[in-house]
Amino acid sequence: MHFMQSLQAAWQRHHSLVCVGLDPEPAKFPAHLRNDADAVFKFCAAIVDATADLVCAYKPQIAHFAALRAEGALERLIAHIHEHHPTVPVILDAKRGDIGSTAQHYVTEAFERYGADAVTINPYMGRDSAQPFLDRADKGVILLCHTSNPGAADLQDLDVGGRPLYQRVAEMIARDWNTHGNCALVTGATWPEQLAEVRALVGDVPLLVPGIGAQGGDVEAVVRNGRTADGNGLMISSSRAILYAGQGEDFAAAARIAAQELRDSINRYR
Ligand SMILES: O=C(O)c1cc(=O)[nH]c(=O)n1[C@@H]1O[C@H](COP(=O)(O)O)[C@@H](O)[C@H]1O
Repeated sequence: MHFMQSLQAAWQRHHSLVCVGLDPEPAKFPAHLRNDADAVFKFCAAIVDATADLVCAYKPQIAHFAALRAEGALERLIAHIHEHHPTVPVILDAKRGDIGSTAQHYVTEAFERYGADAVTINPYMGRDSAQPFLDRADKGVILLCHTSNPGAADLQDLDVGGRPLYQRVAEMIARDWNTHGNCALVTGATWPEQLAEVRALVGDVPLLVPGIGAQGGDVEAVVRNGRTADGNGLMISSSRAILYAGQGEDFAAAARIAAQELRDSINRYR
């Protein structure tokens, strides 16, 4: 199934706009996993198995695996999600972007090697750098627009011809790059006004919204400013606040409670 269809089906089936970010940090794992050679896979798979009916997507962050030489665990984790929870799409958070010939290798990495359904990319090198991803009509291409970090304003808010750059980016992607209907945009939860501006510019294009939980974004503001007319349109992503909600052997059950609380609080404002 194409990413956009699979995302829409997961929104409906699970009545959820929650995306769980899979960002393994072994120092935060429960004690019983710390000396386990396969801890990264076991930790993430347990979180997935405990939350799969509560989410619209999973988003493993590639650097968290690569830094640990755990790319193999990432491959197995994505295969595990596809096999056991086939209704939940997987977004590989890689924030790729390079000249077209190199970008083609990043496409192969994300979709062939890892089997992801969607990938995050950085559009600020321009259209040719995004084109190999855009050409994959079956896959989601999730482009940075207004990121969640404090420094987002340094460049993304710069005035370009009377409007901030991120608005031009949003408009250009929604109007010109999204010919296959496979684009989504990243807009951080920590910038709710900018989120509203982006929503006003892009129609029903889905928005990936990180910055809830550990980064302090406000759920109500995100939902009110970012939802589409049908109450969907958002992948509201949280990693640390869900993954590390518990420190004991029951960490997966604690993650489930945190994911359920986030889903319910989002649904109050839809
Ligand atoms: O593309 C992303 O996922 C992303 C974009 C952005 O603007 N801000 C942002 O925090 N992220 C990612 O989202 C996750 C946020 O993690 P938590 O703050 O623990 O929920 C990290 O993996 C970040 O790399």
